[in-house]
Amino acid sequence: MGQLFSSLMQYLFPNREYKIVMVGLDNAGKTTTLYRLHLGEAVVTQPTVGSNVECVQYKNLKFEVWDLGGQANLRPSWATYYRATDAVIVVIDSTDRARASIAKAELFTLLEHEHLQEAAILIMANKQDLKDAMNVKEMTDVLSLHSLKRHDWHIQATCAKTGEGLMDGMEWIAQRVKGEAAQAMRSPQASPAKPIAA
Ligand SMILES: Nc1nc2c(ncn2[C@@H]2O[C@H](COP(=O)(O)OP(=O)(O)OP(=O)(O)O)[C@@H](O)[C@H]2O)c(=O)[nH]1
Ligand SMILES: [Mg+2]
Repeated sequence: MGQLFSSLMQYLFPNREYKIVMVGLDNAGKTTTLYRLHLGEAVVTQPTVGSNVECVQYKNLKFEVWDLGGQANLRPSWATYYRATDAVIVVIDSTDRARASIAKAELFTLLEHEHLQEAAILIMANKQDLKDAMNVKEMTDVLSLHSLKRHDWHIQATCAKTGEGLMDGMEWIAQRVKGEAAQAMRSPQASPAKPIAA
């Protein structure tokens, strides 16, 4: 049934590209995640100044993925990328206990943004390969994720270096955007009643 539906969506909207914006503090692993998704391999990264954007194909869905620089002076510019965003990926270094409260504050700030009210929020608890990494339960508590009521959110353990967990994260986003498209098809605005002929 899922496959049938996604084939139908692909038939009806063959060129629909979904927009993902990836944010998080500097050194969290966003660029590593982007190129692991785009190229399927780990790349050597430099701190991002500005942004990177790449196309990512997941199953039969196309995503335009924006990776935004996470240094403190760049964070105020994240909001300029938010318009028409279908999903946000918040990448967090799970070993960075010292800055968990800053990561949380940035997350709660973006959740308030008017252009992200319908966006699905995927939190990537990255660097799970490191032995002092907080697990998903600890990260959920530290970030107070259970207090998020207005957004559809999910937390995924990942290791961008090896790619572990990334496909599970993309699967969650794919399910969300497909659900949104189905909703749009059912809503009256998506299929206005035909005017009655005079
Ligand atoms: N051990 C480990 N290291 C990782 C992982 N993901 C990224 N890194 C490393 O973390 C460092 C920062 O990664 P980037 O992808 O450049 O981080 P970023 O979030 O893009 O940082 P900014 O561009 O400054 O915002 C690099 O040395 C990566 O190799 C991971 O899952 N495990
Ligand atoms: Mg980067």
